[in-house]
Amino acid sequence: MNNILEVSNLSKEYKDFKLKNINFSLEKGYIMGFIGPNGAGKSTTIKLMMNLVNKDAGEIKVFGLDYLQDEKKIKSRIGFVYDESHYYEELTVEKNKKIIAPFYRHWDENTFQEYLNRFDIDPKKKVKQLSKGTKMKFSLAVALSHKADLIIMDEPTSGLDPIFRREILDILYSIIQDETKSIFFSTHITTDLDKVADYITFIDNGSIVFSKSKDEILDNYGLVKGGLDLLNDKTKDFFLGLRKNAFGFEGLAGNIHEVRKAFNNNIIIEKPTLEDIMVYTVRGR
Ligand SMILES: Nc1ncnc2c1ncn2[C@@H]1O[C@H](COP(=O)(O)OP(=O)(O)OP(=O)(O)O)[C@@H](O)[C@H]1O
Repeated sequence: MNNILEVSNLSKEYKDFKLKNINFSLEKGYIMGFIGPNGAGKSTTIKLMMNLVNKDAGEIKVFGLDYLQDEKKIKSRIGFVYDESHYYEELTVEKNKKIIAPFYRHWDENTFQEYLNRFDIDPKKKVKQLSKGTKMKFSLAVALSHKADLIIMDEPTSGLDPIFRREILDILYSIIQDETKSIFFSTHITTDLDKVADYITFIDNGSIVFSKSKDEILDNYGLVKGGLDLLNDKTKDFFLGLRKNAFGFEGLAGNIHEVRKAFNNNIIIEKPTLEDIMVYTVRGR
């Protein structure tokens, strides 16, 4: 078994929100993107995965270990990067590092210095002087310098300009090339995932819509266009979301092979983007 992360039947209830029966797993050497609209439950799931909040039910296994017995072991092998800077803003990068490094048993100073160089981070600058993108790179440099096998990130690209975003995505892609590390990250920017993700987990309203390989999703989902006369109670069931106008309909289908058979050649099927899939599914609900 090569699963680095296994989440099974995970549930958590807040006063006005319920995370319901979450299931997904991630293999070693891959990138999983975690998408969903605002308030879908992404950060809550990530906090549960980091054992920062208590679950109500279910199981989370990281590296095959359970937080109950092995919290320290697990956390020493995770590089956690989240949106807000959690460093001492008034101190330099170097001073921050001196404070942080002793917390990690496997801190590798050479690797850290290499990443500072590679990411073009000046160790003498105060954290507050770094741009948002450079702060993100500093977080990544820290995460990558204690031999973490799993990098978990909550919206690492939010608020970054396209150049920085692309740079961060290129870095993520290069990290998994030796097939020993895995990356799990949440994002609103679905085009980020078109570029780097191997697997996509889509959460909506506290439930998983799907957790699949990107190729499988793009092979099975389709944006279907056709005339209104083709729509009836039976054919409507093919669609997860449907939009009609004066000329016809456009709908998202999760099994285009069946749709193709049912409509013969009277429709046009286009490849949807992940954004299409997310928008149609959420609106369909
Ligand atoms: N500590 C808490 N107490 C009560 N409700 C909470 C708590 N934390 C989160 N919630 C609620 O849980 C829901 C899911 O929030 P969460 O932050 O997980 O969503 P998200 O998918 O990360 O959203 P976004 O994309 O906007 O960051 C929200 O309705 C939020 O108000």
